[in-house]
Amino acid sequence: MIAVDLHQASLRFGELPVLAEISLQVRAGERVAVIGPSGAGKTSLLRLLATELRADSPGALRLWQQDPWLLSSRQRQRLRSRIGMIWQAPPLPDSQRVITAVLAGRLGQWSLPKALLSLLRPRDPAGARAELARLSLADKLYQPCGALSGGQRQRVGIARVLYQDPDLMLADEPVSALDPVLAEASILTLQQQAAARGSTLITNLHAVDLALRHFPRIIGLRQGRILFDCAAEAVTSAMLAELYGNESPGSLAEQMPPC
Ligand SMILES: Nc1ncnc2c1ncn2[C@@H]1O[C@H](COP(=O)(O)OP(=O)(O)OP(=O)(O)O)[C@@H](O)[C@H]1O
Repeated sequence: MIAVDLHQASLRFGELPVLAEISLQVRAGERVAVIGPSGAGKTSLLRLLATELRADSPGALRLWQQDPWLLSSRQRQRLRSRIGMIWQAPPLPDSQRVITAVLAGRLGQWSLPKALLSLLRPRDPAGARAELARLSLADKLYQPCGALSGGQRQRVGIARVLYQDPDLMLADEPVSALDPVLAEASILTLQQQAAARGSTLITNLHAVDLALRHFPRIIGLRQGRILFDCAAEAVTSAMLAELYGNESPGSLAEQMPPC
């Protein structure tokens, strides 16, 4: 089944074109890394898939064969509860305890009374601890988020989405604040958990080596256009040089061999 289907999606911020006629399909359970230079549009692409931003052209996005923008707001909310977003800098209030931050991953799936009760008295400490343990953070369960380092906050953000257990995980630079060893271990955990749960995973990464080692499919994005979309083994150093180089995307696309 196709989980994500983007058809000629373009996006502008005011006059600024950010994404230009992006088309891609991602099967349910597939794991994909998006790489590309700063400002290429990687975050904007994820925000589009998360239905946080809306493409310029109607009908450009289908999630699980549904156009989110043709659903009622209630139905769209239900659809969004199937999506988990891992931010580069997770929005965790300093005074919130780590356990509450992780359990918040399921707020969208719980009834209002259940969610409010959980804020007062966390209802599943064992579940939160188990996800934190995968990221070597079990000992931080009752700490306030304000006492965490940037890298620990990133891992709490990952644990929160693992606790949510969504069908689609979208991760924007999820390990940018981690040292190389922790970054490798955390990406491995994320990738393995997505595979074990059958979740679709789309991750933006600046660390190309991590992307190539851990993701079967790589999308190269430059100036809002897909330059290549192929298996990790098919990515060559010449393709990477072009992706991060100074040539215009038009001339690159003409030279790029089909993947
Ligand atoms: N909310 C916004 N309003 C206006 N312009 C924006 C907004 N968000 C992003 N942009 C612009 O859109 C372009 C793409 O930004 P985006 O954050 O998607 O790129 P990126 O590939 O994720 O970059 P990075 O790797 O540096 O995070 C940039 O030129 C950026 O300045």
